[in-house]
Amino acid sequence: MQTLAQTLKQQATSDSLTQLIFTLAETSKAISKAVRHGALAGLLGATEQENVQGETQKKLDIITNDMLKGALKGDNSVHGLASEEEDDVVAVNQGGEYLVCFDPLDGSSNIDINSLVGTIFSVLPAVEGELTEQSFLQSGRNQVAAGYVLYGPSTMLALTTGHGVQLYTLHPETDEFLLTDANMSIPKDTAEFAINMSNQRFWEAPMQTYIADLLLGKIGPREKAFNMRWIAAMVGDVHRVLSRGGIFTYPTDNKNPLKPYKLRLMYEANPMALLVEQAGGKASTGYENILDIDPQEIHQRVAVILGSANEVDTCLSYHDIDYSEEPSL
Ligand SMILES: O=P(O)(O)OC[C@H]1O[C@](O)(COP(=O)(O)O)[C@@H](O)[C@@H]1O
Ligand SMILES: [Mg+2]
Ligand SMILES: [Mg+2]
Repeated sequence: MQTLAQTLKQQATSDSLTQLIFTLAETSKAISKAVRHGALAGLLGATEQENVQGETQKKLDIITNDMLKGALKGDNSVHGLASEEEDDVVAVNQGGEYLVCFDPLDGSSNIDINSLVGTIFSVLPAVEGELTEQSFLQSGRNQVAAGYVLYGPSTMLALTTGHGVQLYTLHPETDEFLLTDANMSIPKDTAEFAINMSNQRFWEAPMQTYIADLLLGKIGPREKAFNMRWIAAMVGDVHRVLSRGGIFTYPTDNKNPLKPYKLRLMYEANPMALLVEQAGGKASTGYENILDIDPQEIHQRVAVILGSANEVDTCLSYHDIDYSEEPSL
């Protein structure tokens, strides 16, 4: 089986990007070990701290953030970094070619129940001049690499550098990432959806109607039975979509009018959107392709609908309908 180094070489990845990917991959091995120690190392549970987004930080959120920040600071290919767990962007090396945005631990609420968590990352080109938040505010189309590491029954790295999506599995004995899927491909059609149904009453009309039609199964307008899955870690839900298809959405809701979206653009939606597009799927907010969004701030949140191309198109068609008039039954 091919190693990560062999695959990157075959794709003619530049030395500096290869170095950065190795920094991320090596750190994820250390995170994988830390996560596995769990309660044995007293790593579970919450801290007294909140991040800039008002979320209580878990101990592992902070530990994994510090691990990635420390490793990236030691990599001279990195110009700056931005993280879910950092209030502001962090300057790294003056001459670095890349900016890295990351969610050090996605699915934090799963930590204490020993369920799926992961790390998500996005790599952008550095821009001239002093590093500011503005340097990072580039559309997702600019990403030169994106990926995630899933800390599940096995540790897996899904990566794109613009040559499709490659999936690597960490060998537990040799501690090496080996290529186990050279070209992940999302089937165009699906009968599986992922959404947090408990928010149903807070969704907008297009999502209400779309999901209601899925739930009607064979007797509804879709004339097809759909199954539902929700891992509560985007990294796990997107991995399932990349592995066997499906549609995943965290749509707009009015539960808290000040926070209509949940997922973060720069280190959740954008990297996952690039992976999904590279695997033949689609990613949208309902009204705009995620990769075309012009970011306004580093911790910006967006609505996300992604997965099997035909199913995403069907979902988007519900967003073209005018719901202001009562539907005729
Ligand atoms: O708690 P909910 O509504 O099920 O939300 C789950 C979503 O929140 C997230 O856990 C947010 O990520 P973090 O754990 O990094 O804050 C997503 O991974 C996941 O899709
Ligand atoms: Mg997350
Ligand atoms: Mg997180």
